[in-house]
Amino acid sequence: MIIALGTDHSGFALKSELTEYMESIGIRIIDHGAYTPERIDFPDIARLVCESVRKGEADRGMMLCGSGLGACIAANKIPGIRAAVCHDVYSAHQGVEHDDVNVLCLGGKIIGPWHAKDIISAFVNAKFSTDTYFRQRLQKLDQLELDYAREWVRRNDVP
Ligand SMILES: O=C[C@H](O)[C@H](O)[C@H](O)COP(=O)(O)O
Repeated sequence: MIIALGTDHSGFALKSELTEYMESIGIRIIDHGAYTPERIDFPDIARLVCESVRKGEADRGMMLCGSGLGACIAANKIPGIRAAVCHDVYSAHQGVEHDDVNVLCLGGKIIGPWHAKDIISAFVNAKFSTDTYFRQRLQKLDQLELDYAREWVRRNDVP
């Protein structure tokens, strides 16, 4: 599996601790930074990570920030992205199985590397359900995205 990986300064230390593990379990990483612990805004990194997923360069994405929340909010602004903060193993696999989560978000100030490794393993090994119910529900998520994008275009008078 190819994972587009990114972090802001607050997730930088955790990212550095996770990359070797991820590669050891067969994950190929596309590293979108940050590459140093200098302050950097998570929306800028979320854009790079999520573009990688949208273009199909990466199978899924992984974003880190202090809490995981800012990264998750930013990622979910991008069409086609279903990001989730998962600080437990159950959410990490259930999110993929039921909701086709494609970007895992973790908080570098919340969890340590050992727990994060278990969560990553659950995330990458999970597959979206073949159950029609979940697929139909996903279509409703896509419809929400489309409806509100159309409304935005109307409201902002975009030709
Ligand atoms: O949701 C926001 C993220 O957790 C950021 O990583 C956080 O706000 C950064 O805070 P600080 O600059 O104090 O580490």
